Amino acid sequence: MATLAIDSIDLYYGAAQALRGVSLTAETGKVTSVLGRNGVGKTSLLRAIMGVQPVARGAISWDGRDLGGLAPYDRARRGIAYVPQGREIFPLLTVRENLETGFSPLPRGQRFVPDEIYDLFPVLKDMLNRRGGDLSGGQQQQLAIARALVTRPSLLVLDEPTEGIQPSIIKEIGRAIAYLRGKGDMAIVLVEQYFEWARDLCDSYAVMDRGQVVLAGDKAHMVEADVRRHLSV
Ligand SMILES: Nc1ncnc2c1ncn2[C@@H]1O[C@H](COP(=O)(O)OP(=O)(O)OP(=O)(O)O)[C@@H](O)[C@H]1O
Repeated sequence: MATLAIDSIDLYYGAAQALRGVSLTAETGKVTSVLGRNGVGKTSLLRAIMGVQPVARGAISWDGRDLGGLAPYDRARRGIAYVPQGREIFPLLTVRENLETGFSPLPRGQRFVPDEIYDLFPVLKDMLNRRGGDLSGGQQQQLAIARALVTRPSLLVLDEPTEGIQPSIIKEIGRAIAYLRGKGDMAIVLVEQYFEWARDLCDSYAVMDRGQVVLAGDKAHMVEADVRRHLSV
């Protein structure tokens, strides 16, 4: 079992501090939900995990190895995959080509799309030759998750996968996350604003407010009113 250990990180954009002493852990076989309003630093936390934004202080390790100084590409090779906010599908590439962009961190023998991915998101199999830009928002979200899964991650981080998605597809995505959790070989960090959905899927949670983690713990000890206080505007 591997652990993502984030220890007291600070992150700045120029002079503006977006993260203040943020600590978080996530473990294999578990979903860790990170909740919070717009602009409290959730995406910045994920950028720090992926190495797309440097941290000024603190440390991040995955599976006992410090990620400090590693480029995003090297983190992907260590099994960390990212489903960005807004999905970032390549609109002019086909669904198949979008999936194949996930091959780059893989050794040659693993450069194929596992059937399991089409079992999770059958719509993608029917649309392999369609352009990414022609898919609905929900289909693009499924494609973004599938593309991340193509890299065979051991740590999957998702940034607001329900944002702007219709309820039936939110359910499908929830089922996929629950399935991946149940397989027991992946740690999942789920950034969300949709409280009930993130609560139902998670084992542990953290709530962020103004760049800090203000509440965290196991789901069993989650007090809804306390969490909601930090989610309402
Ligand atoms: N590239 C950037 N340059 C300057 N400031 C930024 C940049 N990206 C984010 N910020 C600021 O950092 C703070 C945290 O933003 P962040 O995107 O991490 O929050 P968030 O909780 O993910 O919000 P959202 O749900 O809207 O994505 C905000 O005040 C935001 O304005």
